[in-house]
This record gives sequence, structure tokens and C-alpha cells, in this order.
Amino acid sequence: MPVNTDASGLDAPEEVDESALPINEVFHSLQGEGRLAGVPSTFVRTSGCNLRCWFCDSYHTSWEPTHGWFDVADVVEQVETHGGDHVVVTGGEPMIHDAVADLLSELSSRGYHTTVETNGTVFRDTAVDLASISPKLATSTPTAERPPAGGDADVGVWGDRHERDRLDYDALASLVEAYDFQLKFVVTSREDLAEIESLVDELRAVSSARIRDADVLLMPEGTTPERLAKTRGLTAELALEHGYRYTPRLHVDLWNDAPGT
Ligand SMILES: C[S@@+](CC[C@H](N)C(=O)[O-])C[C@H]1O[C@@H](n2cnc3c(N)ncnc32)[C@H](O)[C@@H]1O
Ligand SMILES: Nc1nc2[nH]cc(C(=O)O)c2c(=O)[nH]1
Ligand code: SF4
Ligand SMILES: [Mg+2]
Repeated sequence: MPVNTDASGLDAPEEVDESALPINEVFHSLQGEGRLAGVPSTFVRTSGCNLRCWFCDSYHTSWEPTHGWFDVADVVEQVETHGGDHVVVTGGEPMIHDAVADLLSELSSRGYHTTVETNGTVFRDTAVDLASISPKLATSTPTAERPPAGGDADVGVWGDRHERDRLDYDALASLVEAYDFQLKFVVTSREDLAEIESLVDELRAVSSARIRDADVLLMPEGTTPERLAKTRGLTAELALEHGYRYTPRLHVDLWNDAPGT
């Protein structure tokens, strides 16, 4: 499915019904991140996000959302053309959309293994085989010194909103209690480790789920092999220091994070 260039925002046209989703792209690739890294998977990328990480590798779903509106049935049809049995629903933030719950249960009823890539701020009761949760750390917040990587959008209003909304322990607790999960943190700085440790401790305290250190994955920040070459050493070091897991970004190593990969 081609990327739609309607960048006018996320308001659905009048004629679009509630079962429609803003879709940025559907493509087949290898899962590049996390404990299913290397598994051939079809990716459904919704558009629109409630946060604005400065480093967002999907700028065209957050800072400048582009999309077309498609019914759940059309999206499922697109997925079926790619074959395979693993689907990754990502974004943008897929869980902000009501219709994503229908998409996931429809995919599941057709026998697909479903992963949701989510920032962990919204819980939905649906069919998720792996909740791949990436809570956002203080170092993700856009500032004048850390403007968005993809363009020159104004960080003022979004900096405050991102900082206010990036962590929701009720949503995080519901996600880890309801689903098999991984907690996948983007690392940009040594100071991230203390925040990750206290966040995981707090989540252990407020949820009934068992959270093992092996469920916590540290991922280097970067959308190019050159940038990853700079961030992965520190990320591996912090993973070893605490006993957390390290995850690579295979799609960046292999394909430079090009669209459709
Ligand atoms: C684009 S996000 C979409 C899903 C959801 N909004 C989220 O942030 O989890 C997919 C994954 O890419 C990660 N990510 C985004 N930009 C990144 C970057 N520059 N380097 C490393 N990981 C990044 C996110 O943390 C998340 O795990
Ligand atoms: N190959 C590949 N693996 C991925 N894992 C998570 C991705 C995402 O953008 O959510 C992603 C992606 O964009 N491409
Ligand atoms: S939460 Fe995810 S999609 Fe939203 S800005 Fe951050 S990385 Fe991008
Ligand atoms: Mg990506």
C-alpha cells in the first residue's frame, strides 16, 4: 500500500465510518527489534501519535502525520496479500485509534500472531500476542536543544504535552497484566538507566504482573548505521550493568530504516 500524502491532519472526512483507520503504510519485512527480531512479519503502520519524541523514526506519523483512511476489512485484505503469519501493528501510536481493537481481533481470528508496538499510554482490551511496550523516558522529550530529527517543527507546546503524557502507570499496569509483553527502552544517555530502573520498580509495585529483568530490553537510539555505531556501545554497557536485555535494530543495520523496511 503506498504512503498517502494527505498531510492535512487526522480529522476523518465526513464519509469515513468509525471502523476506519488512518494508515501510513503496510509492508512486509523482518521484525527488526525485540525478542521476535528476525521473524518475517507484515507491518501495519497507523498514523497519528499522542506524543512527540524528538528522535521519532516515524516522523510522518507523529510530527507530520500522513495517511489514507481504510476500513479494517481493507487493511486485513492488504495484510493477506503479503502472506506469512506474524503481523506487527505500529505507528504513530496505534492504540489511540478505536478501530485498532477490531483490526487486532480480526487478525487474531484469522490465525495471525499479533504484536503491537505501543508507547504504553493507552490500554485496549483486544487480541494481542505480544505487547511491545516502549515507555518514553525524560530524554525523549523535545526541547529547543533537542528538536525533532525529521524537520523543524515547533517544540514549545508539544514539549510540555509530551512531558505531561509520556508515562501512565495505570495504562502500563493494564498492558503488562493483560498481555505477554516486553518493555523496550530507547537509550540515548547514561542517565537513562536510573530512570529505567525506577520506572520498572514502580511498575512492579503497582501491577500484579511478574516483570523479569529479561523482559526489559534496551535499544540504542538511531535511524542510521552510523548513529547506531555511536549509541550501541553505551546501550550494551548499561544492559550488562543491570542485567537487562539488549536489542539491536536489524532494519537499520540492513536497510538504513528506509520506508517499507
Ligand atoms: C515509531 S514507534 C511506534 C510505536 C509507538 N508509538 C512507540 O513509540 O512505541 C516504534 C518503535 O520505534 C522506537 N523508536 C522510535 N524512534 C527511534 C529511534 N530514533 N531510535 C530507536 N528507536 C526508536 C520506539 O521507541 C518504538 O519502540
Ligand atoms: N523491520 C522493522 N522492524 C520494526 N520493529 C518495530 C518497528 C516499528 O516501526 O514499530 C519496525 C520497523 O519499522 N521495521
Ligand atoms: S511515541 Fe512512538 S510514534 Fe510517537 S513520537 Fe514517540 S516514537 Fe514516534
Ligand atoms: Mg520503525
